Amino acid sequence: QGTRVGFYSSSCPQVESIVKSVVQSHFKSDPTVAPGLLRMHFHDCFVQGCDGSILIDGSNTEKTAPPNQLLRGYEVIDDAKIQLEAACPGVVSCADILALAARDSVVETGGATWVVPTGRRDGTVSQASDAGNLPGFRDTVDVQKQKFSAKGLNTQDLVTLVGGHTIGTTACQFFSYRLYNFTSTGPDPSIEPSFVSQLQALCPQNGDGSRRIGLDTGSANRFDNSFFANLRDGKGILESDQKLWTDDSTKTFVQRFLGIRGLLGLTFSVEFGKSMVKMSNIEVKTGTAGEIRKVCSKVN
Ligand code: HEM
Ligand SMILES: [Ca+2]
Ligand SMILES: [Ca+2]
Repeated sequence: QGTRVGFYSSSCPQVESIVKSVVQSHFKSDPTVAPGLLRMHFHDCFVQGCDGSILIDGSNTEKTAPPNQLLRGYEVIDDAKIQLEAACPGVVSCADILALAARDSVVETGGATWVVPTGRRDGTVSQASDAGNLPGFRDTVDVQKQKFSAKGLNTQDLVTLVGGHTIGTTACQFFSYRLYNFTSTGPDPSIEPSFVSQLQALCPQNGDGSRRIGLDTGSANRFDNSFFANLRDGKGILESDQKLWTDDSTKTFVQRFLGIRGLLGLTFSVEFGKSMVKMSNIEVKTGTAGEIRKVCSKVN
């Protein structure tokens, strides 16, 4: 794979503490950076591998593509990079900063920690047209599985990583179609009926599509198991999330996270770290490939 734990132990021993303190200070003034950074790392890894390609500014770069337009937390990465350039100039890649910041964001919101192997190098290519292989919120489970397996991630990784939706929010525009005229007789039948009216109040028909609501109702700020209980209860917000409960191949993992009797239990917080390490190693550039950017928003 090429990355390893402790890659910077002699070249920049302070790297982890610097990234952590930068994430913490931004999180204090703006807690939305935590889900923002977790999602950003996912969107980085799925396009050109975990190489910081998502961070590049410019017309027609990845960040301009529709699935990436609402990403947030870029300022945290820039800030960490400035501090790291002062401490260990030219050493730490932006791709590694993002991988570490994603882990630190989970910890800030109450998740369990994991060890992040480092040594990623930064890519030099960032094109909006490459963002097409990111999963979409209307994707079937089969398509979700295909997109993950194309990146070496299995069905358990899919369910586990989508569990990242235990924190953060979504704009009404990505799910309000489920609440009105989804079928000829009304809302998406997979939504718990009493929950439909709650959601309709939050996202009125023809209302402001940019309004945001939690992806994990009742627990959008906590990295916990609640997201899976919401799927069981017909309270998934995104169509793609709720489908994980409709399809047998993914439902069994949701049930295992919930500790359903008769099934071998899985601990979400532990599995999340394991699947993140796999995701964080997608198509990494190491050794002499790519570069170490001086500024994360542009190639050298
Ligand atoms: C089938 C796969 C997935 C789909 C279709 C999907 C789709 C979405 C959508 C539509 C949003 C709302 C964006 C917005 O309104 O700003 C969102 C948010 C989010 N996603 Fe995913 N996602 C998927 C997988 C993942 C994975 C694997 C992770 C991380 C490991 C993740 C982490 C997040 C987070 C943390 C947010 C909240 C962002 C914020 O509050 O700014 N998602 N996702
Ligand atoms: Ca990338
Ligand atoms: Ca939660």
